[in-house]
Amino acid sequence: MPEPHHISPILQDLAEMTGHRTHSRLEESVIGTLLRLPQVHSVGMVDLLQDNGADSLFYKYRQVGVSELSAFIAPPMQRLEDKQPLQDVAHLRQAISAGRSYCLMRWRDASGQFGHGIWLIVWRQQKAIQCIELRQYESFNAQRIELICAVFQVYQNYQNLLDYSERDALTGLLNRKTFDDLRFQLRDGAAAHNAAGSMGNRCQCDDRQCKHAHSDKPLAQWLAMIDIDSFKQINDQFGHLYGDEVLILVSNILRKNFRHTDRLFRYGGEEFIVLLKEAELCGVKAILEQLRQSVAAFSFPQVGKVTVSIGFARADGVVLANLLEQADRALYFVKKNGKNQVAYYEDLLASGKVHLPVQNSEVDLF
Ligand SMILES: Nc1nc2c(ncn2[C@@H]2O[C@H](COP(=O)(O)OP(=O)(O)OP(=O)(O)O)[C@@H](O)[C@H]2O)c(=O)[nH]1
Repeated sequence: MPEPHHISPILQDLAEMTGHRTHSRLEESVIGTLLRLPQVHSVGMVDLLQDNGADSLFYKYRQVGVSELSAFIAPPMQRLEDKQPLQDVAHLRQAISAGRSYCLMRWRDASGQFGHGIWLIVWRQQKAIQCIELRQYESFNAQRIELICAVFQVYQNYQNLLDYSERDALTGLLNRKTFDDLRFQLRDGAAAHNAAGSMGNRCQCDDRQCKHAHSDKPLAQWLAMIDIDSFKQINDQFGHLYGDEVLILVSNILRKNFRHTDRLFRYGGEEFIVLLKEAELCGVKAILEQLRQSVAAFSFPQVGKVTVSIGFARADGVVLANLLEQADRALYFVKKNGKNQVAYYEDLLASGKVHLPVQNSEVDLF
């Protein structure tokens, strides 16, 4: 085997890229790899967003931390937090409509000089979800495009592999294992953060989603458990294939009703968990009530009408195990009291309909 210094830098970068086990690290790695190609001026990550079931797409530049390199230079006049309609970027919109994997573009720097760029489109389950934007001053030739696309292909292939292990095969939602991993990360992250904080250091944990280590903003404020009502009856009456279809269609309704910042898990057979970032209680109630109504209004092929029961709880100052238990208690209450409703744990507690569970400790893990 050759010594590392005999391997071309790009091969070394590719080897490093496929060694990562989280999406955020993989993103940093592909951006670093592209940035190190000769002549590259900047590389950025652009999220493609579709909020609350709206048909139109938006795009938004995102900061990606690449340690020693300045990972991203936003275009002039473009603030990172700005969300722009994709309608404004004809080239990219057309490429996405045509299902292409990249398109070329032009850009202009602050001094007015023109440059060339390429958008590499990331697809997940037939949906364009992100673009990697690469800029340089020189025009692209076929060889250059081939090289960039090859790096991008390795990234996409590896991302698909990561996705495969994180997602539920039937619904495409995040799976139970990913939820459990998150629980461990949060627990370990909190512990590492507490230790680092007490020493005045930054947390050293490996995942950028750990809020304790990398951000002051909480990961989620609410946890909702959603359970399809009388699902066994659906299976028994129509068969498992129709049951599976109900699971897929309910998952699609879930995706439409929540924002890209909320995280959706298939937690068990017909049970789903949503981590929501909504700030206000009334907002969460409205979103969950809207979800309940969307499912109830939908006509499921052959099966007809299906309903869901929802219980939710607030994350503040509650350990995840207790939070799950609180949401589950609220859900259980709905199941025992007519189903097809939304219940908030604190409301049930205040009205004496449920009682306090044993508290483990007062650590906010979200
Ligand atoms: N089709 C299908 N069924 C599943 C899957 N996973 C679990 N199930 C079924 O889901 C059913 C869940 O039934 P129960 O736990 O009794 O719940 P339920 O009938 O929804 O009753 P309530 O929750 O009280 O409304 C069981 O019959 C499981 O076999 C799956 O992936 N596909």
